[in-house]
Amino acid sequence: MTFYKYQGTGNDFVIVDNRLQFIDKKDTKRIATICDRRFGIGADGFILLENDENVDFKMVYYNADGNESTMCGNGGRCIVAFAKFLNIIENETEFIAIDGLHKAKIEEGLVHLQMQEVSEIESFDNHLFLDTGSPHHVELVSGLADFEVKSNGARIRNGAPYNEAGSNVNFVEQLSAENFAVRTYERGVEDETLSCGTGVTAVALAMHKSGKTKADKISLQTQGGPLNVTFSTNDNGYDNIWLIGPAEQVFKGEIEW
Ligand SMILES: N[C@@H](CCC[C@H](N)C(=O)O)C(=O)O
Repeated sequence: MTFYKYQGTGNDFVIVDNRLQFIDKKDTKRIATICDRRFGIGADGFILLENDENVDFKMVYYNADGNESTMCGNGGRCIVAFAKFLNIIENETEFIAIDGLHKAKIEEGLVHLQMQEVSEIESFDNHLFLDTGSPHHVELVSGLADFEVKSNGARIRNGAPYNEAGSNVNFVEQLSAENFAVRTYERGVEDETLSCGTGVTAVALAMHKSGKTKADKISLQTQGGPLNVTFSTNDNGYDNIWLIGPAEQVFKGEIEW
């Protein structure tokens, strides 16, 4: 099997062209081993690019634990760069993922990925919860650089109300009016990752909803580099939401499937 390794602000993925449908998608153990950083290639997620009847391609996303999961924003940006590499698209595309149709474009080396509209953001005393294609708990903390993301993230991800189904957990510190630092504990990786695309999208909307910012273009500093999120507001919530950042092919290799 030929595989490609991509990274988007340090969130890394093994991506395979599965247009000929040769991958056994039920082989959870194999996918988990491929993502294992010691016994495999190593990645936060495994992504298949497949044919679709109506749009340019289909994205199928698996977490590092080998289970198919909900939307991955950074993976979405990486698969757009991969589709361009395969000459399936030029600089604009529409593709389908588990949460529906996505538009995307490549401009000045950055991948702009349109996310689904968000109408519900739940606010609690010390956090917000919303779904940006994947579920996200968003909590402001102070001293983010020294914050224990893994232990606190695991406790929140596994505790009520999320329990077994879980949630991704984003810890946030405001840096200026429209600039936030974010560190994310990812469900299905069960660790902090260097960046989470649906996570920073959730943070941008949650910070706007809670009045921490009035901006509709928000910069998010992840451990793996900067991302931007832009959006519009409407009577129901947020639409025209775009996640913007780099996506890079790191290497290509061959392994036995
Ligand atoms: N890294 C992703 C999120 C991937 C899905 C997540 N781990 C989940 O299972 O909810 C991103 O960039 O959005």
